Amino acid sequence: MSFRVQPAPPARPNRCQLFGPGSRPAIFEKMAASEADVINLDLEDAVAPDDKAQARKNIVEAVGDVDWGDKTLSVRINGLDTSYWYRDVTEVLENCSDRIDLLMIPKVGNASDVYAVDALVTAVERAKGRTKPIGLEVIIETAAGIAHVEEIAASSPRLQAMSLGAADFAASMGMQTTGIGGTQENYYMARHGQKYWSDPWHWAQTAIVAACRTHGVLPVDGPFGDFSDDEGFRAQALRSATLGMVGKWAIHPKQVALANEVFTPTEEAVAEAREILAAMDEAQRTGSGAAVYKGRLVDIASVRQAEVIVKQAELIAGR
Ligand SMILES: CC(C)(COP(=O)(O)OP(=O)(O)OC[C@H]1O[C@@H](n2cnc3c(N)ncnc32)[C@H](O)[C@@H]1OP(=O)(O)O)[C@@H](O)C(=O)NCCC(=O)NCCSC(=O)C[C@H](O)C(=O)O
Ligand SMILES: [Mg+2]
Repeated sequence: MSFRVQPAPPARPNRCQLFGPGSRPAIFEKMAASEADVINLDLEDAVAPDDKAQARKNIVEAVGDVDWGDKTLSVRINGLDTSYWYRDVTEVLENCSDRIDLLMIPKVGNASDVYAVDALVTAVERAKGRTKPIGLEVIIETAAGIAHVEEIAASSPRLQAMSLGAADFAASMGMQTTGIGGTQENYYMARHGQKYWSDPWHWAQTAIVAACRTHGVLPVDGPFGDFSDDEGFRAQALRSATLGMVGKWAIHPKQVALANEVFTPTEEAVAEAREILAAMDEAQRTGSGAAVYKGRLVDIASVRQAEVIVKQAELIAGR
């Protein structure tokens, strides 16, 4: 193991990030009343070009006026390849209250993209005397983004979370699909006349998880477009949770409960994790480095695994 200790990610729940367009203020109160841990008010792709200016105003007003409770409040700016992004940063941060927590940068391609936004945020904070530091989150949704995922994860002390954006990712990679996440009809292995579907998002997710875990950033699964397919959402979210992601986006309110359920460890899982910790406590007390729990080996690595689950449960309970 490296002598560098793996840094802990921000200690806040991030099971579900609920998105809504900044141009649709009628839903802001509903978003605030939801059970999502994170709210993402969008200035990017869910907002038409002619509505961008008004959406910024709506967001500035709502950040201060709506009661967001204890949620993490994030605003997605436009990409650095547009003419909108700098005004998204300056107009929002010069005018909105301290209730805002994060800015989300889409289509990040390398560490310099984050550096540019960090520099502008820092300048506005100083100019306006903002004392609460703004955090950043990024979306990996281009070929360049996934190719440079580790330098992006290491890019700024402001960086708190990194999501996979399946729609733009698929487009940038030239993938033959219009589906946003989930099972893809043509991605299967064939054997003895049977089809066995595989997961085309898996490799990008694992790259994101490894980069995030190396640098103390929260890895998050992005959107699942077919909001009438609860089973598909759940399966995708379960795979993401199993791989180490901490949460998933909701692009419709009905997906919030699904994400919260999957990314909250079950009572049985927490009870089992605590039993493993107790079994290993007892083993170590008697001078042994391993024990048998329900017929299987547990050792010091099992303690680290069990602690992941217990910590997740405690974080959510303390919310
Ligand atoms: C997808 C939607 C456009 C659907 O909206 P609507 O037609 O109003 O849905 P419903 O009639 O089923 O709504 C039922 C009730 O829920 C409220 N509602 C709708 N959406 C939200 C929301 N996001 N948060 C809270 N509440 C919401 C409705 O007002 C109804 O309320 P009531 O009448 O009182 O019962 C819409 O859901 C929507 O705009 N979703 C977000 C879209 C978005 O932000 N997209 C951007 C993120 S995904 C992306 O960008 C891709 C990514 O970058 C990538 O590349 O992968
Ligand atoms: Mg996108």
